Amino acid sequence: MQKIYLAGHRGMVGGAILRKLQARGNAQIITRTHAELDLTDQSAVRDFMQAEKPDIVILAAAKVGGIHANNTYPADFIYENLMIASNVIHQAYAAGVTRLLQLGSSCIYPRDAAQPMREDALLTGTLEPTNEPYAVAKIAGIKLCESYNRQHGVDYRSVMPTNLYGPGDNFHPENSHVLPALMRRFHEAAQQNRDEVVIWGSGTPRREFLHVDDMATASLFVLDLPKADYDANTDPMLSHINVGTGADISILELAQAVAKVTGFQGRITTDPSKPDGTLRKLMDVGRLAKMGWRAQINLEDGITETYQWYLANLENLRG
Ligand SMILES: NC(=O)C1=CN([C@@H]2O[C@H](COP(=O)(O)OP(=O)(O)OC[C@H]3O[C@@H](n4cnc5c(N)ncnc54)[C@H](OP(=O)(O)O)[C@@H]3O)[C@@H](O)[C@H]2O)C=CC1
Ligand SMILES: C[C@H]1O[C@H](OP(=O)(O)OP(=O)(O)OC[C@H]2O[C@@H](n3cnc4c(=O)[nH]c(N)nc43)[C@H](O)[C@@H]2O)[C@@H](O)[C@@H](O)C1=O
Repeated sequence: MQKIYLAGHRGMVGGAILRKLQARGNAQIITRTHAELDLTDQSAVRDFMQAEKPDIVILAAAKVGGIHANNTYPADFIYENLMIASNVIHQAYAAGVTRLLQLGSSCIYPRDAAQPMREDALLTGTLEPTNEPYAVAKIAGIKLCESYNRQHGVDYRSVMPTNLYGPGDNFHPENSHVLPALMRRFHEAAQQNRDEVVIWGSGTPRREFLHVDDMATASLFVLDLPKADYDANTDPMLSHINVGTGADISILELAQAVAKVTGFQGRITTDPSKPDGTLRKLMDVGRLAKMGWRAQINLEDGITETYQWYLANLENLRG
């Protein structure tokens, strides 16, 4: 039985991957909480990898947050994510791990990249300033994997998710991503019979939203691909794969969809003093589609299901 170390198993994506791995039941899954193993601690990660010697590593742990958190804590976002990627990828290699999958983000692409963004848009232009530190760390993660593949002949793969949402998300009012933030705000406004909800920025930026269960399925699909198939569809110096739905909506349209699901019937207004961030971030998902994977969960169903989860977990939400 293969031994898989899943880093970040208590996060939104790691939790979804864990559920899928457990349902498959064909691997021994190793996990550690943040308190048990701080992945920014080089010697702790080395000792852990040497003691466990997993066959496969899935790196879904990271310092994660929305536009406000990225803009407010840039040092945390670049430092912690660089350290996590360097420690996990290097110590996995040192412990003899031959296959690894790590998660990046669509923010690796230049702010003005042609839409939809293809994998080869990487490093062709200036990054979006609100998340540049995080993006630099995520780009470093891709380049670490490619460099270890080229120099050491290992098989380390990278998937680049678009904006994700779903059960287990962080619903913090300021530090979360837009979808959980609005779900909480509209829910509370509906409960309190308020007549107005304010959304940040102009409402015109467009985003692509992928349900976390689709992301977990895509992650395992890419991890399981035979090496020849992965190599045939990628390039040694451009090895990452976009994961998304291929469709986007404006933030105002998202707000209207969330308002409907939560039962909020008042006005939606915008707060232009808050940043819009990238104006559009739509993934070209052709590379993964060619390999045989497509998203299954449509946004309306995904928001409805996530809201049911939110209501059922109100007492124990993160954030
Ligand atoms: N959510 C999204 O919209 C997107 C996410 N991604 C990427 O997907 C991956 C997973 O994100 P997501 O599940 O949303 O994030 P979460 O914040 O839900 O989960 C991240 C997990 O990593 C753990 N973690 C953070 N720092 C450390 C550390 N130093 N040592 C050990 N564990 C740590 C966290 O533990 P704790 O909470 O205890 O700190 C948490 O369990 C990340 O790589 C992220 O960049 C990419 C694009 C979009
Ligand atoms: C996944 C991705 O996530 C981040 O980038 P982002 O896509 O800009 O993230 P976001 O979800 O926070 O915002 C999307 C849009 O929505 C608007 N918006 C409206 N009202 C709220 C609101 O209440 N909260 C938030 N957070 N945004 C709001 C907001 O102004 C922006 O225009 C980075 O961490 C980046 O590094 C990354 O990887």
